[in-house]
Parts: sequence; structure tokens; C-alpha cells
Amino acid sequence: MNFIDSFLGVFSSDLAIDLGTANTLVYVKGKGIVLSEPSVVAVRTDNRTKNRVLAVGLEAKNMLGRTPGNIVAIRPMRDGVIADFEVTEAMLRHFIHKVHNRRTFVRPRIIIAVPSGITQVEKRAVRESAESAGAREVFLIEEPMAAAIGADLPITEPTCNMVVDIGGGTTEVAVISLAGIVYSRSLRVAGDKMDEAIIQYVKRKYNLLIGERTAEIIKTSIGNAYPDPNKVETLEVKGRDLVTGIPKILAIDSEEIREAISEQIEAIVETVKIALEQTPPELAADIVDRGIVLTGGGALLKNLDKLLREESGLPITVTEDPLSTVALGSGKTLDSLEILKQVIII
Ligand SMILES: Nc1ncnc2c1ncn2[C@@H]1O[C@H](COP(=O)(O)OP(=O)(O)OP(=O)(O)O)[C@@H](O)[C@H]1O
Repeated sequence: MNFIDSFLGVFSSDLAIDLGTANTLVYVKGKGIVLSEPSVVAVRTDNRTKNRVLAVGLEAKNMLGRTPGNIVAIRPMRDGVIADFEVTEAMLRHFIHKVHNRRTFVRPRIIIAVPSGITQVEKRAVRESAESAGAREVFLIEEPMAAAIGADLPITEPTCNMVVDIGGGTTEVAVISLAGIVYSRSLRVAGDKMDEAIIQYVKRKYNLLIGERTAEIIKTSIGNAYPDPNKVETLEVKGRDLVTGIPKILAIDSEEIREAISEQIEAIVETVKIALEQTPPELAADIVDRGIVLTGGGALLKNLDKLLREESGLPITVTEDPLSTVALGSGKTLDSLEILKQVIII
């Protein structure tokens, strides 16, 4: 790279980050989404060395539940917010350096998507962790607003858009009109709680202990929100028998998994119904015409759109790439100062 390229690089270094409970995505201005990795960090916790980071992202996720005593694989974000400040900062620093090819002199301006229900203290934690990780300036955008922009909804028009974003830690339901959030509700029930419910179900019913990773695989492969009598799927699950202590394999079917996660699904449906009840009548009329946009990794749960359609009687659309919609929307605001000014939060 010549001097002019690297000089220009400094000025095109602005980033948008979807700092998610499950996944972190980074959008570089002018390039699009360049990084998508699990929000996991593996740390060595010797007494001599202070928490040394061993791996970040996919490499660290593969270590979850498989580490020896002195190494822990940590998910520093819980329920959509920072649970471990130091590790979140290390993770952000790693991702920022990675997308900038480790040019440490680059101090980007960063826009970060956060859940709509977060407190001032939580906002400050996000801001400070990005600043300590090398950001020159940090802007925050609410996840449902970013999702609406990412889904190409006409957010600046006086018409109503309803977005439901189901992530790892939070489900965000928001009603958007004239570039503002008219109503929002953030529920701390989403993909992670479904995984936990699967672990508990398998333990209770079969005395089999399975890990977080296995539970997620079960959910994404045979999990569903609405019965499909013609298509009951089965999966072989490996875990440890709690009675004998010996590893065991058993077959589990999609009906059982729907039952296991039913409480979480009900909570999500209920939150959507409450949002519909609370929406002012003129805007509710728009929702009848335009329907609800579903996004976030949870939108990929089989037949969730079908269930919501039945429960609400409204048209339901799933965005093109639900896992990237928030990052894409946050990134688009970098390209338009006009939109950026309207949607950033303090
Ligand atoms: N095919 C699928 N079926 C069901 N769930 C899925 C599927 N694919 C991914 N998920 C779930 O989606 C969640 C991750 O979604 P996403 O990346 O949008 O969340 P996030 O942005 O990291 O979380 P948050 O918004 O809560 O901070 C995980 O719980 C994951 O298990």
C-alpha cells in the first residue's frame, strides 16, 4: 500500500458495529460488512499473568464448554448489554484492529447499535469500551432503528413501520415513524433463553446433560415455533447421562423442542401483541397494510413467521439476511449524515 492509500485509509476508517450478545458484525464505510464473528473471548486466567486473551470470535466459540481449568471462554455480552467490561473492550479492540489490518494509528469514528431499552449506565459502558478500544468518536443507534434502515423501510416518512428483532439476548419490538421510535419494548428473552430452556428440558425429561453449543445446534436444526404434522424431524443428541455419569446418545424430535421453547415463544408473541395494543390508531392502520418486519437470528426459527401471522392476523415479512440487518442499517447511516443526525441517541 502506498502513502496516499494509507492516508486515505485514515479518513475512510469509520465503522458501524452491531455489538450483539451472540454475534458481532463490523461494517466499514464504503466496503460493507467485513467481519461477522461470535461475541466470544477465550481468556487464560493464571495468577501470574492478568487475564491474557487467547482467542476471539469463532476460534473462541469452538472452545466454549471445552476448556481446561485455567482457560475460560467468555461471552462478555449478556442480555444485549456488557456483562464483562474488560473482555468486551479486548474483543472490540481485536475486531477493530482486524478490520484495519492492524494499523494501530487508525482511530475510527464508530457507530454502535444497542438495545432500545438500555440504561444510561449501560450506554456509558458501551461508549467507554469502544473509546478504550481505540475509537475517536462513538455514536449510538437503537437496534430496531438500525434494523428498519437495514431492511430499507421508509423510516423518514410519516408512515408506520413495525420491527421485531430477535437476537441472542434481547427481543426488540419497535414502532417507527418520521425517523423516530414511537413505541418500543425490549424483552430480555431471545435465542439464549431458548437454548437454556432446551438444556433444562433434556435434563428433566432424559436425565441427560448437554452443553450450550449443543442446545443451540438443536434449536437451529430442528427447533420450530409452529407444528408441521407432515414434517416431524429427529436429531441425535450427545451428552452426559446424569445417573450413570457416562456419555450417551439419544434421539430427540422437533415436537419436543417446540414444547421446550414454548414459554420463550409465548413471551415474544405476547410482547408483539402488547406493542400492537399500545400503537396509536393512525399508526396501527398503517401496520395493517404494511405488516410486521421480522429480523435478528431468531427470525430464522422455523415457522415463527407463521405463528406470528396466525396470532396477529397481519402480514409478516422476514428480512433478506436477518443476522446482518442491524449491521447493514447501522452502516448505511455512516453514508448519510442527514439520517445519522436524526437517528443517533444520547
Ligand atoms: N436458524 C436459526 N433458528 C433459530 N435461531 C437461530 C437460527 N440462526 C441463528 N439463530 C439464533 O439467533 C441468535 C443470534 O442472533 P443475532 O446475531 O441477531 O443476535 P445478536 O445481535 O448477537 O443479539 P442481541 O441483539 O440480543 O444483542 C442466537 O441465539 C442464535 O442461536
